[in-house]
Amino acid sequence: MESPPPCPNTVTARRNPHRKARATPSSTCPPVPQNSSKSAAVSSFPIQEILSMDVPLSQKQKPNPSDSVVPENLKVFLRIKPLMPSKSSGKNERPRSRVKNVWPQKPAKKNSARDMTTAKNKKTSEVCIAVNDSQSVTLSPPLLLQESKRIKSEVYEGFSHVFAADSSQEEVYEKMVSPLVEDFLKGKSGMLAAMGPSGSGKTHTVFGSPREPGMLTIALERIFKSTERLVSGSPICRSLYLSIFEIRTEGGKGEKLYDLSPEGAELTLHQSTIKGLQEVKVCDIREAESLVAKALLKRVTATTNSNFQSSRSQCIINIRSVDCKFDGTDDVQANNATLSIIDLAGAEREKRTGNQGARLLESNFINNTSMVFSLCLRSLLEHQKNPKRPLQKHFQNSLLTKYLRDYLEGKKRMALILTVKSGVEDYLDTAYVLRQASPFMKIKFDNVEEPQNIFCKKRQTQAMCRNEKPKKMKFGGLDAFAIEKGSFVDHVECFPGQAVKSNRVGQTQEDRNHLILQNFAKALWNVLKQYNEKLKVAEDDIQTLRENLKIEKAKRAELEKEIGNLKAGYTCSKESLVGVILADKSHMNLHPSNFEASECKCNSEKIDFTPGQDQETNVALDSSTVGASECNSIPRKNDSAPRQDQDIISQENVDLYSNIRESECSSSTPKQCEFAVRLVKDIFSQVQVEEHALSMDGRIKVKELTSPSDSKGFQSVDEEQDFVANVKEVTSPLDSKGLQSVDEKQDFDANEDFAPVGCTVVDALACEPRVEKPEEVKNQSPRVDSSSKPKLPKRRLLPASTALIRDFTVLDLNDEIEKPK
Ligand SMILES: Nc1ncnc2c1ncn2[C@@H]1O[C@H](COP(=O)(O)OP(=O)(O)OP(=O)(O)O)[C@@H](O)[C@H]1O
Repeated sequence: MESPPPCPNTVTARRNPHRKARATPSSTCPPVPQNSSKSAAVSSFPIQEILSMDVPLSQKQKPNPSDSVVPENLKVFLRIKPLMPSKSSGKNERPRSRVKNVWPQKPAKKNSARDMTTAKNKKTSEVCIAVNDSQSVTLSPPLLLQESKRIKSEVYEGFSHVFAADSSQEEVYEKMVSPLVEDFLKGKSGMLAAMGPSGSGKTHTVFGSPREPGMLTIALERIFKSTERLVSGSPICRSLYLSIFEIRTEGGKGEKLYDLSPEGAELTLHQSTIKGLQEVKVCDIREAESLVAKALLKRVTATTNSNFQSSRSQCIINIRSVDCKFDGTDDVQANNATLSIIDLAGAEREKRTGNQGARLLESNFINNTSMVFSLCLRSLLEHQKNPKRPLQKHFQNSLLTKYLRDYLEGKKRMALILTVKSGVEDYLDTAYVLRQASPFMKIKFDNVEEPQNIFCKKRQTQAMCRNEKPKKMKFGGLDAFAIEKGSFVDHVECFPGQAVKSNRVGQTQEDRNHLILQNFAKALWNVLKQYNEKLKVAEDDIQTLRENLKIEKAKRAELEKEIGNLKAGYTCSKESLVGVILADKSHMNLHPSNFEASECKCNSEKIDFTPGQDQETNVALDSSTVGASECNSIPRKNDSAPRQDQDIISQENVDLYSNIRESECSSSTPKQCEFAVRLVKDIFSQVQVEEHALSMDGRIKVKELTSPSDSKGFQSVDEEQDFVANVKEVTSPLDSKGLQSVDEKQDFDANEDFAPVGCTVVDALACEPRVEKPEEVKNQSPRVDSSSKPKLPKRRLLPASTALIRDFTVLDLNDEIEKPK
């Protein structure tokens, strides 16, 4: 046989089990996110393989299909106590007439009290609760409350079963306790608690009477019957142990635990462990009944207004079974289960009971315990609804809840039976219980710890793994008691001649190995889950970054496209510019230096190339560009010599204009002349536009612009007028702007006066001859002749309005004429 692998020191197990059940890894394996095409290239972590790894289970822990963990709700039963006429219940209940009111009453009040008593007697037949079906009831308030406080009827549903007033003890047992007993016999622990107002029938339900045995008595009968059958036909030996104790208060000075067994004494509670509790081994039903009867005699009861024999303590009865199975070898397997039945003291309303003194203190204690019990269950319910909410430690506030901690935290299975009274006068008590306890039916027990084998507990396993020797263990409740009292040892001694090895009482080495692996797998599972979550977050980030990258790429492509378009436009305009110049150069016979200079100064930003334009437009564009580029230097000139007259036309353009006039207009055909004039018009109009844009007061001195035309050397005034007429006919700005009507032209003229931008060369050409006298033209002719010289004197325009310029033109010209002299 192979020696077991050394136990890893790093493996740890929770001392307390998780509150929520964790399904097996294979069943709860979260879907691994689908990797993208890129991430698929990366070798993925074999998470699926690890998670689907089958964790070996020990022989005893192999899941049985019938025992599969199914979330189970807390079973809440409702039992309605039958109506009992107050006077006829003389045996058990004190007559109502005996109720004493300690305070003196006014005569008027006495009368009203008498009336009330009469009314109450009438109401005895009225009920406040009606059974709808086996799972729901309707609670109806008395008419008085309905009218005064507008309280309406309420329906409470979802009970595991509602026992009507006429239901028998047997019926209650079959539906409520029998499943618990069956589970108990299979080795599952369980608890049944009866809660309700005082006098509602809790004690009657749990203990019953000689005529009507209660749940405890019937359960013991069934358990013993089952045990007898087992012993006769199978190698399983079952031993039953009974323990009864109560939690009470003495004069309201705190809670105390008392053992109700014949030799019982006061007990102490350490955490959830009761020390000193005697567990009596019972072999038959008689023995058990006798023990219970003796215990009930010891239980504290008192007479109150609500109940003739009211229980003043919380009574807990534990039945523990220990099953031992001899499997033919020397191996003995033990099975341990406990069935607890609790009869809580009934909550009391002070007004109703009229308790005083010690009774009142008892009432406070009873009500407090009842409230803490409910708070624990409510906290468990809220925690289960929202796991972020911590499970409140209300159990610390009473001994009963301390002892029942495992049940109240959902670690062990339990059931509740609510007992209520059906009379109209009990409406408030009944309503309080139903409102308080009916939500508890939503509590789930999905991680119930089954103490099938107390020696298979994790704590012990861990200790043995580390030290390889059994350690003294802490057991809660009856387990501890059993160990302390050595009852299990007694039980083992029931098999004389069987060599029971000490190490076999626990678990085998194989079991431990399996558990170690199981813990390791759990730890690994947790780590993998964390990594899986991180991976998801990282993948989301990557996806976001990818989308951002796509957007940036698209933006970049757009920008590149724009740059390409700009480059293409620039190149195209440049080529067309050169092409046009080359094409027209010979035709127009322009001076090449003009275009070279302007071409060199061409600024791509100022070129607005339109592919559909004809050559003529291109020429105009080119010329305008030339003009624009030339005009860029004007502001600087203004800065340097503000008083100096500024000429918006550079020397080159003047030359160009002169050349045109000389080479084309003077000797060519009228058509060529027109074209040249239009070209010049376009050039100068653009110059004006640019000048306006660059200078705040950049108004063109039209007179100056027209001067070259004046100096072109017309032979006569008639010739000049003809030329002007032709020019106007061909290049009239009104025509070029497409103005159709005379009104439009007038409007345009008016605008032209206020907008120097619109003032064109053609206006000047058209207007000036009307202003100038023939003598002045003659005087200017010598200057025009000088255009043939390499350099012409610069003429500059003052940055004044066109009207002013026009007025001053004559003077300027005279000055200019005088200057050479
Ligand atoms: N279903 C029932 N059928 C017949 N009698 C009942 C029923 N329930 C209760 N009784 C009777 O009502 C009386 C009060 O019942 P019981 O003592 O069980 O109330 P309780 O809830 O235990 O009160 P407390 O909390 O004060 O102990 C008893 O005499 C009991 O016999």
